[in-house]
Amino acid sequence: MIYTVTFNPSLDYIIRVNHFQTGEINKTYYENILPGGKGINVSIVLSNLGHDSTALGFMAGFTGKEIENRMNNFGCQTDFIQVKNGLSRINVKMKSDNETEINGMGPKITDENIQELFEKLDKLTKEDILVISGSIPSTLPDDIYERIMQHLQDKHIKIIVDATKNLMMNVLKYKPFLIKPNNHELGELFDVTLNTQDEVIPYALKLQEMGAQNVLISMAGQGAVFIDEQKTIHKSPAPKGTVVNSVGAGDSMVAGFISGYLNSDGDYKKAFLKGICAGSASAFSPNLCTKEEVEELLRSLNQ
Ligand SMILES: Nc1ncnc2c1ncn2[C@@H]1O[C@H](COP(=O)(O)OP(=O)(O)OP(=O)(O)O)[C@@H](O)[C@H]1O
Ligand SMILES: O=P(O)(O)OC[C@@]1(O)O[C@H](CO)[C@@H](O)[C@@H]1O
Repeated sequence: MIYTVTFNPSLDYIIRVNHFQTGEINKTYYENILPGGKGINVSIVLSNLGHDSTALGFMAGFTGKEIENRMNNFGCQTDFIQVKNGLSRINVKMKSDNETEINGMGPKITDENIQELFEKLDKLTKEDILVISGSIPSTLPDDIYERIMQHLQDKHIKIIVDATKNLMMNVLKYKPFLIKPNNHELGELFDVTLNTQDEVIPYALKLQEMGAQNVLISMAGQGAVFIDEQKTIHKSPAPKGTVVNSVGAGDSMVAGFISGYLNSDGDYKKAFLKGICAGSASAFSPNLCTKEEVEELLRSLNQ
């Protein structure tokens, strides 16, 4: 089974506004509400691609209920922990002349809630894949990813981490199966600006030296670079298309990678290409990608 963990799920309120102006009343001309949060997006895309997964994480209040309802309507299995205080967040994603995001805070997660999560994670075995991704509410200590990895380290579970800064750096010593920062996040870790695929490679190799088994660096419209456990470097441009909504492109890439890996019995090239196509298919769609959209892009990349 594949499990995803989202510490701070959201309802993503996706809106478009003509020439947004601060300090004025602005009206939307397009609105969409989607369940969001990085692990949740991974679970939805996995389901679209034909893989079962269980989404774990913390939910609170009416927004939490709605996230769970919407996920179940997408055919996703959920096993969330109900948190008493606060609300699951609403994240505003506004497309106007620029793209602006306002992400909410999220509820207060207690030590007992964390204990419940560990009890659920204790049931995982070496046959399972675990995806831990996204930010954590400010009430949680920033060693929580590390604690999970440490707790599970002898179980040989394939763990995928998609997070930024310390959350990611501190787990490298536990040898995650895959990490997926984007080129900007990778640059931030080493205090450099990384614009091209060739500039990204030495820094991706550093993360591998620090412990990550496989390193996938997404570069939005510029495609991605992937260094597999044999140190083979894979590079690919992104498929061409019109970007409609890039929220969740990175999460779709993680789901596409897992799907390609499982369907090919561990062929990293196939996993990488399916990851890229899933990311781009989501960027080219108002919702997260469907299987048909991903397959169409895979055919275009192979031509
Ligand atoms: N503008 C685009 N054109 C084509 N493909 C795109 C575009 N944006 C994203 N993608 C595809 O999605 C993948 C992941 O995108 P990106 O690098 O933006 O991830 P991310 O920063 O983690 O995204 P997010 O946080 O929004 O989920 C890219 O490697 C690419 O394959
Ligand atoms: O606060 P985080 O976890 O960094 O980001 C949360 C978020 O922006 O990421 C997803 C897209 O990747 C959205 O569904 C969600 O709103």
